[in-house]
Amino acid sequence: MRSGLLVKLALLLAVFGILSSGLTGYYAFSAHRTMLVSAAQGDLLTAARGVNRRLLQAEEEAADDAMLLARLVQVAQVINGHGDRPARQARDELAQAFAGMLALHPEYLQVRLIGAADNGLELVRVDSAGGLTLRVDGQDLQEKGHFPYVFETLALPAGQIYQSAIGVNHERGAHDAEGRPGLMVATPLPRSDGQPGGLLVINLDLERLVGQLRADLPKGYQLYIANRWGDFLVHPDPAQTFGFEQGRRILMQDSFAATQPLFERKLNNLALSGLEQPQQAAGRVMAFVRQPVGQGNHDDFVVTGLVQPLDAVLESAVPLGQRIIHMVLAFSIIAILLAVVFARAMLRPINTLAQAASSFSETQLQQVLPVERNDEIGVLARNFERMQRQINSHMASLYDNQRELSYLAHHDSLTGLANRSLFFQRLEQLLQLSQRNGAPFAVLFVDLDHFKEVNDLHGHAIGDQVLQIVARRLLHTVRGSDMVARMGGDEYLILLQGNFSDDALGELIDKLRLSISEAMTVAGQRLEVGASIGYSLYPRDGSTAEQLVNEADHAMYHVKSGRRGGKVNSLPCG
Ligand SMILES: Nc1nc2c(ncn2[C@@H]2O[C@H](COP(=O)(O)OP(=O)(O)OP(=O)(O)O)[C@@H](O)[C@H]2O)c(=O)[nH]1
Repeated sequence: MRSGLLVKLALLLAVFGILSSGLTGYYAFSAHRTMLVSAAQGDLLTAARGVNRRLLQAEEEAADDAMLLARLVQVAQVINGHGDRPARQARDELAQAFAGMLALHPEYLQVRLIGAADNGLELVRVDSAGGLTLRVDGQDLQEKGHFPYVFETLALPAGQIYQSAIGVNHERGAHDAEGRPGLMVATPLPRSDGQPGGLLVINLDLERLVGQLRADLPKGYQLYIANRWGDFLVHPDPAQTFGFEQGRRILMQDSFAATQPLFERKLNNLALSGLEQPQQAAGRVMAFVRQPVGQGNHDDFVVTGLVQPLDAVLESAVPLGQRIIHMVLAFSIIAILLAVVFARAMLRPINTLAQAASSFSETQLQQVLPVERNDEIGVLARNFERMQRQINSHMASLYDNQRELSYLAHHDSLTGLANRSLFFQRLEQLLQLSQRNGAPFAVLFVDLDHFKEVNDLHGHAIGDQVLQIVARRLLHTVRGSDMVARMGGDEYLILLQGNFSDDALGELIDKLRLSISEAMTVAGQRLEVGASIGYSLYPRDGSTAEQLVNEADHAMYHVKSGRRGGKVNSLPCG
C-alpha cells in the first residue's frame, strides 16, 4: 500500500518532469525551425530583390551604353549622310566601337545603328556569333522598319530610351541572337534638321544575363522570372519558358497559385514555406517579388521568384534536434531520479505515521512521531498522538472495568472468596491435570449449623458478618495453595491439593471445625457457630467435578444428620 503510493507519486512527478522537459525541447526545436524558415524567407526575398536590381542595372547599363554610342560623332555623320567617303569611314569606326562594346559585355548579342530611311535599313551592325564579334555589312544588312522596336523608338523624342518586352528573337540571320530570349534597348537618333534619322539598338541576351545572376545566387536556389501575364521567362526547366511562343501558356500563377495576387497588383512581394503553408508550398521555401521594368514603359513588370527546398533550410535543425533529444533524455533521467528521491522524502513521515498506526493497532505501543514538524504532517502526527493517548486511556479504563467485572463474576461479594463458578473452573482444571499426572486431591463441603437462627435472632447484618468471619477462619486454617469458595448461603467449599488419607483429612476437618466454632464477638454480641463438614477424594469418590462436590455434600449431610437437635449457641464444637 505504502510502496504503491510511493510508485504513484514518483510516477506522477517523473511524468511531470519528462513532460516539462519534452515540451520545452519540442518548443525550442520547433521555434528554431520556424526561425530558420523565417530567416530563409528573408534571405530569399533579399536575393530576389537583388536579382531584380541586377536586371534593372543591366538594362540601365545597356541604356547608358546606347546613349553613349548615340553621342558619337560618327553616328551623326552616318545619320546625316555627309558624302559617301566620310560616311563609309564613320561606319567602319562605329563598327569598331560596337565590336568593342560587344567584347566588353558578353550579355550583348547585337549592337546596331538602323536608319530611318530605306524601310529601316541597318547601317552599321555588329553581331555576336559563336562568342566572337562579327560585322555584318553590305548586302547582308536588313530592313527592320516593320519591327515595333524600330518604329516605336523612332517615334520617341531625342534622348529617350526604348525598352522592349522580354521575348524570343525571331529575326533571321541574327547569329547568336536568333531564337534566343532577350530584350532590346534602343534610343532614337534625330538628324541635324530634327527629323528622325535612325536608332541605336542593343540586343540583350536573357540567358547570359540570368546565367550571371544564377552564378551569384547561393547554391540550391531555383530562379523563376515571369512577365506581367505570368508567362515563365526563366525557369529551372528551360522547356517551361516562353510557352506563349509555342502557343501554350505556362504561367507562374498556375505553378504557384499563391502568386496570383502579385499579378493582380494586390501584393508587391510574397514569402511562403512548406512549414507554415504546407498546401501552397509543400516541401519548399519560396519568395516572389514584383518588379516594374522598362523606362516609361507604362506599368510593365516582371515577377522574380526564388525557391529553396525546405529540407535544405531545415538541415541545420537536425543536429540541434538530436542535441535536444539527448538533453530531454538526460533531463528525463534526472527527473525520474529526483521524483523518486522527492517522493521518498515526502512519504517518509507518512510511512512513519502508517507504521505507528499499524504498530499501535497491534500492540497499543506509541511510536515516536514527527510531531515537531510545522506542516500538515506535523498536525496529523500531533492529532494522531493525542488520539493514541485517548485510546490508551479508554482502553485502561476498559481493562479496569473488565477486571472488576471478571472479579465480580468469579468472587463472592460478601466474603471476597471465590464463588461457585470460579471454584468449579479451578476444580475442572485440577481434574484435567490429575487425569494426566494422577495427582490426588480432596473436596470439602462446609455447611454452618443452624445459621438461620443467627439471622433470626441477631439480624441479617450480623449474619453477614458471621459469614465473613467464618470465611477468614477457613482461609487461615488451610494452606495458601488451597482454595476456599463460598457456594452461597452458609455453604463453603474447599479444594485441597495433595494425597490425603481419611485420617489426615479427619484431623484437618477437626481443625477447621474448631477454628469455626471459636467464639466471635459481633456488634458487641458474643456468638458461636458450628459447622458440618463432609469430604470426597479424587479419584476414589468420583471422576467429575459434579460427582466430587455431590459426594462431599452427601458426606456433610450425613455428618449434619448425626448431630441434629442441638441449639446453635449451646452446641459444643465438634
Ligand atoms: N445473613 C445472611 N443470611 C443468609 C445469607 N444467605 C443465606 N442466608 C440464610 O442462611 C440460612 C441458611 O439456611 P439453612 O442452611 O437451611 O438453615 P440452617 O439454620 O443452617 O439449617 P441447617 O443447615 O440444617 O443447620 C437461611 O435462613 C438463609 O436466609 C446471607 O448472605 N446472609
